[in-house]
Amino acid sequence: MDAIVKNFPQTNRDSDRPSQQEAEEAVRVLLRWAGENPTREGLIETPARVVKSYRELFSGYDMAPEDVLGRTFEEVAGYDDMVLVKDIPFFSHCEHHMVPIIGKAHVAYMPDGRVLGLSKIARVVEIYGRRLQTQETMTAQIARAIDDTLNPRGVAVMIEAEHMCMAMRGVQKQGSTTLTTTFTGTFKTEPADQARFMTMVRSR
Ligand SMILES: Nc1nc2c(ncn2[C@@H]2O[C@H](COP(=O)(O)OP(=O)(O)OP(=O)(O)O)[C@@H](O)[C@H]2O)c(=O)[nH]1
Ligand SMILES: [Zn+2]
Repeated sequence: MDAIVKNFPQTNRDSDRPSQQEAEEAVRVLLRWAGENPTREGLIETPARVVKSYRELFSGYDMAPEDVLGRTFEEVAGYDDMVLVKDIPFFSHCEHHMVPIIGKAHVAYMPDGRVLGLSKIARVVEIYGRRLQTQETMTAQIARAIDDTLNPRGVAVMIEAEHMCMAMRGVQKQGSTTLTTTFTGTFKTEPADQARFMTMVRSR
């Protein structure tokens, strides 16, 4: 339970959730506010579609990392070197403007007797990506979730992403990339491990 609370600092899982109807009404208000007529034919079903779409885009609030990271496997042959899953694509939304963040995550860990199903690493990226985020928070949350559940010798997470709030609006700088990293354990204390992670992420 503690781990769940720690990993859900910004969520409001079940309490005070507005109904589907209330959410659809909010979309109608925004449509009217933007200058549209929500009763015209093309827009009649739009509020329901938007809410359905948001349900999917923000489905990360309904998932806990423990649900996917709970199952680990004993590494019987003694493999204890880096496991890196790189170029995991994700879409998130920034918490300031609610517009997309489009990027890739690179996630590595040093096993300490147990390994994770590889897909579970990508699922953790999904869980945190499908929420309102800052890139820094998302990077740290992925690292912490793996650290807390697997107890490996170290975790390294790098995210590279483009923020649509910087491209489509505001400062309007298309194509700039933001890089964030979180290192724990051996990736933090051993410069050689950190350097190897960087080299492996960069190698094509
Ligand atoms: N640190 C961080 N900042 C982000 C992230 N996503 C968006 N931002 C920034 O959040 C900031 C919000 O700044 P504000 O001045 O409050 O909002 P704003 O007037 O819309 O700012 P502009 O985008 O500069 O027009 C902007 O500088 C965004 O670029 C993120 O993941 N991490
Ligand atoms: Zn933003």
